[in-house]
Amino acid sequence: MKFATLTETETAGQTVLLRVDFNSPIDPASNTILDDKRFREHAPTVQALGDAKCVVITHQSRPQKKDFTTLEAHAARLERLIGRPVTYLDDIFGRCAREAVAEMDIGDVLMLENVRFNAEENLKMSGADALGTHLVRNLAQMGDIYVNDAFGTAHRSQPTIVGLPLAMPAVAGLLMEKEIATLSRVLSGAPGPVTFVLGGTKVDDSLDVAANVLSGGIADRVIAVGVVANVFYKAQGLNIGAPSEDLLRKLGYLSEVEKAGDILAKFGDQVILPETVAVRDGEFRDECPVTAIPDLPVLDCGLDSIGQLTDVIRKSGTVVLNGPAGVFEDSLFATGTNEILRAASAAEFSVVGGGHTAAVIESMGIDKKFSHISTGGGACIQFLTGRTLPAVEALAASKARFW
Ligand SMILES: Nc1ncnc2c1ncn2[C@@H]1O[C@H](COP(=O)(O)OP(=O)(O)O)[C@@H](O)[C@H]1O
Ligand SMILES: O=C(OP(=O)(O)O)[C@H](O)COP(=O)(O)O
Repeated sequence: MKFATLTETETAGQTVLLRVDFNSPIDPASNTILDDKRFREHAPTVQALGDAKCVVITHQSRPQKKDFTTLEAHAARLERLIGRPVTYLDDIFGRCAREAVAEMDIGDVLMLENVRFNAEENLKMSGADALGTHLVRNLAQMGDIYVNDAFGTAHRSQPTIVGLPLAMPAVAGLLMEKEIATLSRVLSGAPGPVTFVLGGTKVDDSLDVAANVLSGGIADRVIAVGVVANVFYKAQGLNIGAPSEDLLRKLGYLSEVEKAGDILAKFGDQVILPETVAVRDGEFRDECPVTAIPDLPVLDCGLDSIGQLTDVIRKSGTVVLNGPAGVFEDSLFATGTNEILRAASAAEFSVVGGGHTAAVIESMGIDKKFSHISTGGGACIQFLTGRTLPAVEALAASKARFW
């Protein structure tokens, strides 16, 4: 590996800044964490720092989203999982945070406030620019060594990911190291045909990945479902109905329609879209062809299409899947997500990413059937396009600079 790892690094007695990705599905009404997979996956890294002072940095969601919230519940969940006290602090690098870190003892675990409460963390920038941010300059003063374990955020060029490793000696945590080692094996010999299934709501990431894996010959075909499919329908000139159109506008994805059109123009016969969808009509699920979507929200693939898509998936040697096929939280619209996941789990090689997706798999009890369930969604699929992730690049630069 081109970067240094925690496994080979002595941290005893040091103050360690540990960046994790505890971004998890949350019930915004009660602030309850609905799935703690990422906590369970990061716990060994926190435990490995038992002889250090461990300052945990994480984000939860993004500004404007309903689940963009404070981290009290996250600290409590980590405390329960590791069986050691975890102190939550409603500050990131202000005086309160700096004093609390200065007073830590060996073995203490302190969780700082949601790092995306600081506006700088929400900006995309190079490592060099990130070095100059208040966030990086102040955080770097608070620790001796930086451990990046946040594989789920490894595809973001944001200050704590790309700037901190240039400001202080940085190593990859145990989860980061495991994810990269496992996913590297996928790239070096996946059985064909290779099908990517892209769903959920992160349309921009998914279109990038679709364009990349098709142009690079990594995927033989891409199935688009969820909100991603709606953008392709619009690119085909179809009417997706006012509610789904409004959702695209609200998420800022209307501008992605042109990109979807380009993908269809170049790789149209390799992009597979559901031909029917399910919409909500009051309390009911209605089915309709994509050529006649009424002004009702599109919330799942249609039942006929689910059969067609799962046939394609069953004939694939490798399935890489990210994002649910519909609003699975409502059982009326969970069929597409559940059936597609069931079909994917039967593939010879199956890799899945995405917090929501992983949570559905666990709730279905089919997690053991997948070859690998990554803690990253966008990070996992971007890694599988063969591009170097910004976090990995920054860790490599840190090794060259400090070790
Ligand atoms: N057609 C749709 N309309 C609205 N929301 C959808 C649709 N399909 C899927 N979703 C929503 O996508 C969300 C998950 O998306 P995302 O965060 O991208 O997935 P992951 O965490 O697995 O990467 C779920 O909350 C689900 O309700
Ligand atoms: O959950 C995450 O991404 P994912 O849903 O693609 O796995 C990461 O925490 C990154 O979050 P972001 O997509 O808001 O930058």
